[in-house]
Amino acid sequence: MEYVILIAGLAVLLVVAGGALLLRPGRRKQAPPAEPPQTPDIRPGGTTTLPEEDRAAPPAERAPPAERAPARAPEIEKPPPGAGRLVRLRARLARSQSGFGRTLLGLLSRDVLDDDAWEEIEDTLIGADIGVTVSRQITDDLRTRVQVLGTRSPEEVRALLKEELVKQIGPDLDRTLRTAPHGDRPAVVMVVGVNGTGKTTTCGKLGRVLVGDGRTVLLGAADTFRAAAADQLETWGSRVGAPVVRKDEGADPASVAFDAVKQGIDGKIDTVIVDTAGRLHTKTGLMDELGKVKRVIEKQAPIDEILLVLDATTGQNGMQQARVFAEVVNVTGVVLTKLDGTAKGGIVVQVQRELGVPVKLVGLGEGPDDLAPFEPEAFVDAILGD
Ligand SMILES: Nc1nc2c(ncn2[C@@H]2O[C@H](COP(=O)(O)OP(=O)(O)OP(=O)(O)O)[C@@H](O)[C@H]2O)c(=O)[nH]1
Repeated sequence: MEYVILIAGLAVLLVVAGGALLLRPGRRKQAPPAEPPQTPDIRPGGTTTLPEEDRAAPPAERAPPAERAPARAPEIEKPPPGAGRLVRLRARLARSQSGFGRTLLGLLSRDVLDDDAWEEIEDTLIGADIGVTVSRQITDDLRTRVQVLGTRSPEEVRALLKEELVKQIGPDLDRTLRTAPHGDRPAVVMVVGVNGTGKTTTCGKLGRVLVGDGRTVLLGAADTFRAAAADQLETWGSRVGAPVVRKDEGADPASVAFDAVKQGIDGKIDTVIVDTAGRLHTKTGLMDELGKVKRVIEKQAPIDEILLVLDATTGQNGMQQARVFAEVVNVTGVVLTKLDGTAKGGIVVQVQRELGVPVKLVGLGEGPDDLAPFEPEAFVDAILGD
């Protein structure tokens, strides 16, 4: 009997153990780490690159296409308006020009202003490219006024110097940029100057100034010597939604100018800006080409502005080139570029005197909005510091 009970007990134990083994949950297969979602690599410029495996797999096995990102329309920028730009860019000017301003203020504040001091003042003005005659005139004027004044406080010295410099720059010169349309007809601005002075850049930046002021603009790439100049203009234009008229490299610049103005008229554009080539070795060649461009434009519309672009860093060399351009076309305004890269801001005075044309715009850097309408007071304030 005891055997029977023992065997029965063992049997029960085996059944329980076997059941437990059978009922034990199996080890779950570990799930693979979730694959990062594969989205198409959308490159700037709109081309879409599929992930490697999608490209290798036959079409039937491909994953259903992920929802395509909508093609990105080029973003049209809204540049700041022209007014007040020089004040905003004052730090740029102060950085490049304040050395000359500080030196003058320091010299004028000396307790004793002897002949040597006055000579130093004159030399500092000449060193800033103001020109010898004007530098002498400023020095003489200052000398007389300081004598009349007797003692001088720093404020008085600053006010005297500011007055003299502003007077020489010509606060009353008409610096208005004639870019407003005439009824249905656009204003036409022709931009001339030696290559490398910043001519194409100026066309692009000026387009931005005008768009910032609420105008519609069309750019004409009549510098057909260099295809890159037209590409450059296209880039500028596309950023602000301004159309560009261009032709193949080597095409007749006059025909580009003609088409640009025609499209400007047909499209009721406010301002057409025509870039021209400056890489001409002889005065006759320059005269022939610019003369032709001018004539074909004027068959359709009068030219409102002929802007001469000058690089402020080139000093006397630049002045010589400027004279040639001024003889060839009737320049109505000067754009002085790269003033951020020279301490010789006095060139403003010299250019105006020599050419008899006001500086209307100044370039103060390579940034898209670093072109500003020129304002004598703001300019002198930047030179003299606060
Ligand atoms: N620092 C500085 N650089 C400027 C300024 N204006 C233009 N530049 C630079 O000057 C260089 C020449 O400018 P471009 O506009 O190509 O000169 P360009 O006279 O049109 O020459 P082409 O296109 O060959 O006719 C570029 O690198 C510009 O960024 C400025 O005000 N300050």
